[in-house]
Amino acid sequence: ALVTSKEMFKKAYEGQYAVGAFNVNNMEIIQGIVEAAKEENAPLILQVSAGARKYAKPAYLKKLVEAAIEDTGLDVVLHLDHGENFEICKQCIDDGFTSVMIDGSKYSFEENIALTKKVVEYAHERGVVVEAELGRLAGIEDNVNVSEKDAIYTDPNQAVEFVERTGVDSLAIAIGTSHGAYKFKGEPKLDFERLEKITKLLPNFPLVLHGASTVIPEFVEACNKYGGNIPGAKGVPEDMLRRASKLGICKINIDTDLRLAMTAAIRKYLTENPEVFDPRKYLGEGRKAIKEMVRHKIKNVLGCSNKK
Ligand SMILES: O=C(COP(=O)(O)O)N(O)CCCOP(=O)(O)O
Ligand SMILES: [Zn+2]
Repeated sequence: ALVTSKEMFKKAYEGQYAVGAFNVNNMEIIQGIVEAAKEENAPLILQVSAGARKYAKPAYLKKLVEAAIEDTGLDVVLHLDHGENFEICKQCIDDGFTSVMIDGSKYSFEENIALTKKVVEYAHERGVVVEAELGRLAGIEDNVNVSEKDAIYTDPNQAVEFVERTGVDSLAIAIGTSHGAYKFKGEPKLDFERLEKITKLLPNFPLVLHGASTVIPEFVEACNKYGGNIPGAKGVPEDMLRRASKLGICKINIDTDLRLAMTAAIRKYLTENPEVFDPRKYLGEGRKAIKEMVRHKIKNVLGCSNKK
């Protein structure tokens, strides 16, 4: 069934594991993800960005997710990722999403609170949960001075005030991650001290990590081996993610690792089978790669196998 993340996060917090939030853009990606979650008996968040809604059209994604639930019997959260404004959050809530993110992180603290509050009111009236974001996603180089880091990363005291004044259900924080395949120039580093401070000030409150793909080297190499050009890609080491899930992070966003796995599989297949032009062949390979990647994440990073 379609469920909210309320129960999932409560159990994840107590069990010190995280729930995977995987971005979906087409049928094969959805199928690969839900097959893996089914086999691992894992809780699952499928998230749809504005880009995904443009690419696939909202109605297709909604019906594909409904089909996946019917086919697998899984409990799934259908979540809007990075909702830009009240309008798109309202649309998704009216369309049956069980969770929405309102990303006001680019506005001032007060504007972010006002916007988030407005979405929370509309969502809570309809039994939908809300994720907000405080702080700016960015990998900060070591030599950056502390004050600059404080200007970008989530301020623990502001986080408390933000949660109290908005009533939001979970909070995406900035502790050094960033979206995409090029997260760090130097050594990968997360501000665990800051995370611990936030958790201490907000006990039992679900925190969310965006930009949490590992950018697994063998998939980058495979992409590059078969015609890709993704130099110097670097992500969050998996042990850091495991550590974060024990420090209050209940939701870990993964998109780039899915893209790399799918792209590597399709590039390899097309290179090795030049005579093939049946999309079911190479899209099928991509689907298999997605499934394997999600199983790996559930078992070895998120720790949410058999936690359904
Ligand atoms: O946090 C993440 C993914 O992080 P990752 O890049 O480390 O996987 N996300 O919210 C995914 C953002 C995807 O947006 P779009 O569909 O516009 O490209
Ligand atoms: Zn994100």
